[in-house]
Amino acid sequence: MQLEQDRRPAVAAHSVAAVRAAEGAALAGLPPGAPDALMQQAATAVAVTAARALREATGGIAGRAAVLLVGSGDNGGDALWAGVRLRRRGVAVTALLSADTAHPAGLAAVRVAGARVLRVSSPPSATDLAPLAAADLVIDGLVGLGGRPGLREPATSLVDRIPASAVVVAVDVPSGVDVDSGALPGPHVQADVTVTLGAAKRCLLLPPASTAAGRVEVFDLGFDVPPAPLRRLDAAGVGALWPVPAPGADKYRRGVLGMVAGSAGYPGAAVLATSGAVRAGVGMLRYVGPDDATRAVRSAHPEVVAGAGRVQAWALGSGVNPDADDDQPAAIRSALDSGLPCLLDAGALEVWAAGVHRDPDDASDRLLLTPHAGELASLLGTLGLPRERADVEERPFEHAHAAAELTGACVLLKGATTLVVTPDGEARSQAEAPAWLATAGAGDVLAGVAGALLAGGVRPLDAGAAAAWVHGRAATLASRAAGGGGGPIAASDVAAHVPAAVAEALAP
Ligand SMILES: NC(=O)C1=CN([C@@H]2O[C@H](COP(=O)(O)OP(=O)(O)OC[C@H]3O[C@@H](n4cnc5c(N)ncnc54)[C@H](OP(=O)(O)O)[C@@H]3O)[C@@H](O)[C@H]2O)[C@@H](O)CC1
Ligand SMILES: [K+]
Repeated sequence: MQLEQDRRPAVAAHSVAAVRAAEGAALAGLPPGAPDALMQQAATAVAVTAARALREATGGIAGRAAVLLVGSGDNGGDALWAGVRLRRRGVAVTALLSADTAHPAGLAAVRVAGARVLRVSSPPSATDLAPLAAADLVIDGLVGLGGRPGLREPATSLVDRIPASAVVVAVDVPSGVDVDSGALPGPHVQADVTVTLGAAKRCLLLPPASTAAGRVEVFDLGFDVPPAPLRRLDAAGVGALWPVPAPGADKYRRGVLGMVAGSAGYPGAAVLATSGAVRAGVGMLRYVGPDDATRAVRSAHPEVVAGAGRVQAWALGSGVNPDADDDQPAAIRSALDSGLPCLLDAGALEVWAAGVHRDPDDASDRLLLTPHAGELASLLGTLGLPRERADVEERPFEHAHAAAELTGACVLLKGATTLVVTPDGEARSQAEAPAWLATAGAGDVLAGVAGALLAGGVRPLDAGAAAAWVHGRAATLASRAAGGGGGPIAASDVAAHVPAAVAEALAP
């Protein structure tokens, strides 16, 4: 069951070790009994969210059937105490215990509250599984911070039998995910909502595990976690980064972008990439490409100046074929030699990786690479780390980070969730885009938007993340403009909605 996805909150995502340390420090300063108070707060948050989700999905709360999936640790304790609160609201609660032990106080309380409790055998019997078939709501308290990736029996069978019609609320994280890496090594819960406690965990921002979390609600437990290197920008965060022209600014001071894009085979990529840059508000755009592509660009955007000249940054490679008999690879090499900030997309990644132009010390703070998963796999192969596209898709953060470390550059890995990663592990995860954005030419528009930001003096990490946000938001606006709940979009529609997305980010 899918709940309506609204715009997710801005979050920083933390490692298990960081959350445990912060929790330990907070507990050390509290009087005896306070740990239980934290669990009570956590359970209240889970129960409130679950009741809301239940009402949204079924139109009511009392009389509905909830199943608690309960593991042996405190994650199961949270679920049991949430069950106590749901009983008070008239929900029929069944607790399925997946281990020999369960949080003792929570178990006693849920029994007193009138819940049915079943200890599930391994593998589960038909009787053990029967309550799941009738569940309107499932609360996943199998494992949280203490979970090893993947699940074992009987948890695996329980998760397998969650009905598609039930609304699923995960406590802290969807059970089965690798909490720190964001990998999905085996069976796992697919949640509609995840109520994460104290602070968000890395798996909630890192794909593919983030796709198992559904909507993420961060519940503050009042302890301080140090700033995390992994974050998701929201509208206000993008607005704070976006270069806004000062009164009296001229086009040169706002930033001139040079672009080497397109080829005889792909003139459209040049049009789309220039559209992205122009719509993102670049001061001026100089375009370098073959005659046909230049004509197409100038007819679409008369404001674009043809030919190289003085610029503040370069966007290179969209629609460039390194094997074509044209001057584009030479133009890319010359731009790289300038020492200016450069975005490297598509064909430019190949030109750069194959060339003598790679110097990790020179790359940091200057280069933004924008591969998709297949291109990242090829790039890693060129760098001596042979990988398949599927490897990158299984562990995208790890591979983007490996490429950043090997090259010294900032790597933006395009996907349904776009990751932007620096060599030192600072990272942004942006997931604003509707699935309709998976369309030809969308990456060219993104390159133009990010290039415009580099020309405006924004550092590669921020430029990549802000561009991904604006690109995803523009796609949403374009899709909504199609009518109803959102319709198909073309890449040119996305470019057309970039100014509205930027305006949203800049709105006070
Ligand atoms: N942070 C905070 O301030 C607060 C945290 N709170 C809550 O506490 C949670 C952490 O609780 P926790 O430390 O007890 O660990 P938890 O996640 O329940 O799992 C441990 C148990 O799972 C088992 N197990 C492990 N892997 C498994 C697998 N693959 N498949 C199957 N079983 C597996 C393992 O058993 P074992 O394998 O050792 O026999 C072990 O007994 C946290 O996520 C949050 O919900 C809140 O109450 C509020 C305050
Ligand atoms: K869980």
